[in-house]
Amino acid sequence: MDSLHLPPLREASGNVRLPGSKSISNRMLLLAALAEGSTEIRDLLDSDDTRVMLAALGKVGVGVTALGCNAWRVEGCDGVFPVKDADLFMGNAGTAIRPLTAALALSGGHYRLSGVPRMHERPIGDLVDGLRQIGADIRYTGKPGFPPLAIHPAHVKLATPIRLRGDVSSQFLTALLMALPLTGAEAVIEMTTELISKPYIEITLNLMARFGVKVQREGWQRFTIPAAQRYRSPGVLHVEGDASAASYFLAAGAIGGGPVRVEGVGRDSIQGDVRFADALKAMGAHIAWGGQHIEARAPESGKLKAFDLDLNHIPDAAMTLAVAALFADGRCVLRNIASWRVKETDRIAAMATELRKLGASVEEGTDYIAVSPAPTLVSNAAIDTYDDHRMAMCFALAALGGVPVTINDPYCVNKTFPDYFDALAEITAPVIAIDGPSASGKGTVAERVAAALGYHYLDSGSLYRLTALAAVRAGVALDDEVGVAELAAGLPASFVGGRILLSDDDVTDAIRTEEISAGASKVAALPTVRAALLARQRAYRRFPGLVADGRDMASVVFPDAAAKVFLTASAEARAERRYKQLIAKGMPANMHALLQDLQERDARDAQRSVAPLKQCDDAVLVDTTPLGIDEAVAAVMAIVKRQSL
Ligand SMILES: O=C(O)C1=C[C@@H](OP(=O)(O)O)[C@@H](O)[C@H](O)C1
Ligand SMILES: C=C(OP(=O)(O)O)C(=O)O
Repeated sequence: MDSLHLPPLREASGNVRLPGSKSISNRMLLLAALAEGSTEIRDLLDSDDTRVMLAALGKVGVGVTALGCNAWRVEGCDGVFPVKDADLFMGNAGTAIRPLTAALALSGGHYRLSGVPRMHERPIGDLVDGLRQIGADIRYTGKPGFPPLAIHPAHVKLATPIRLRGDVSSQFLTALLMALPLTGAEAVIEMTTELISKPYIEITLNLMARFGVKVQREGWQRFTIPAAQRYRSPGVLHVEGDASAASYFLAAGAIGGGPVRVEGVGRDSIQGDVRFADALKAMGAHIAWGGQHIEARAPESGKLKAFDLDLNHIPDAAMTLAVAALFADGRCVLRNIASWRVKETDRIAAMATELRKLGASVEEGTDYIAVSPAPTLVSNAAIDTYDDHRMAMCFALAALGGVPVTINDPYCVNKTFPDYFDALAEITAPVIAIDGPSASGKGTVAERVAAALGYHYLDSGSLYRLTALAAVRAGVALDDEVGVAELAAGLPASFVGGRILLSDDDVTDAIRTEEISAGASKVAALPTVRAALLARQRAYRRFPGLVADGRDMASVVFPDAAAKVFLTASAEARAERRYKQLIAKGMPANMHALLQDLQERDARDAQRSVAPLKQCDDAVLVDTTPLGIDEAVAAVMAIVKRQSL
């Protein structure tokens, strides 16, 4: 079994760009497939749940083309799927199997739908009952009430309202609403029970309207789709960031200090899960809203407040609150969440079992869970994830309690967020920033400290060297700021087993020549080049931690680094080290010229307008003039230990 060992995390801050919303992505794909005309969908979620939808649409004859950067073109089939016989695998995607079942049942073909074993335990009976009322021919090929299903051509009639239960999943109503316009007749749906997860119906109605189909509704009781409406492509659409995924990062900000900003959803979102931010606010967190972003910070006291909330409107994000409850000042109650029992796993049972491993007392009911946190979290808990992406994602937050946590089977996050742990690391993984002038020995020290801690290592200077080399090779002048920045933004660089590659070319030695060293110092003075390399440097922040060396690691790139070191030595000592290195390599060297060159470079680095080399107030000075390399490493390790890393 794969496991991810998370280190104790001390704080969370930074920005996260969210992947596209799962609920919006799969709805847009189906609506675009059923529409007349071609639709370009931008920022589609790339994950297991959308891949099964894309594959299924392809199999029933819909043209789907990847345009790159998560943009897709869907050639609408104007309500008639071209392929009339297909086997479709739906994984564990509720947003794929339920709406497709309804659309295929009205499509006059032979289709067989199946999924992973858990999908065959997730109910679909209420939807099948609703579709059978209008004559659809759907048969259970496994257990009655559950997938797998076989669909056959049928004569569909809409004489009377469809009576539908809404208390198990709102996806059944979503499925009927999206499919019924295919009949061309007026269709009425009457709910026979309370409807759960209502905001997901708002998403459905909103997106149907964008494709030109209006639904009239009387409260949450009765929905009427007027006759003769057809889906028409709106042209280009954009998927907003996933609000359920936002919950993990917002909670991280509320627990781990913050501020953490999620980009891609905000005040203007059509997803109900943005209301998770209100629940965090009720816990005392500071929340700031923008049109396209939300930001969360911990309360001044550092302690979150206990809550007792009905969370029926945000069933997915509510799981994050159950883990946030570990950090509250008392017993927290999550109510009206019975649907948790029929999702990727029995989430009430799974949540109770795993929260107890962290020391919480948990009371579990048919439709609620109450969490009483322990004063301190249990260290080294091994969390089982039950093939449920949200179990893996929300339990990773427990490490913010300053304890190591193991997440078993972490790749279940692929269902909706394949890069989740990288995104979380970018705002939480510990960073040791080592800055200093040229030839201070910071590279060697940083590499050895990284090896001793088992951390990743970023030699940020090499990115500037690579940029200079790429510019020289491409014939771009080193003072052509825009040209060099463009190269920096798309640098085809990779670091493989101690070697540095530019495309497929090993340039480990080529970037160390005096010409490229001087060139690197020149391009590093260009603000646009520095900006172009910023995100790339931050992406090196990974679990279990990062040692980064350079000139502005502590001041600009990782201002929230857990430990900051300014490593220096006198210019004479550094010139002498460089001299010995060159001689040892059998290269010509002149002590006087080397000293002069270093002094010039120091002056350029210290005087440049952007990110000049300077010791930050919160950095510890290590002067290596009298030290050998082992002593310098020991000095830095002592600083790191003081931060309990
Ligand atoms: O329609 C949707 O996009 C969804 C509806 C919700 O399910 P239920 O209606 O079953 O609660 C939610 O849990 C699911 O992740 C996505
Ligand atoms: C319940 C979920 O998924 P599905 O769309 O498969 O229902 C979920 O993502 O939490």
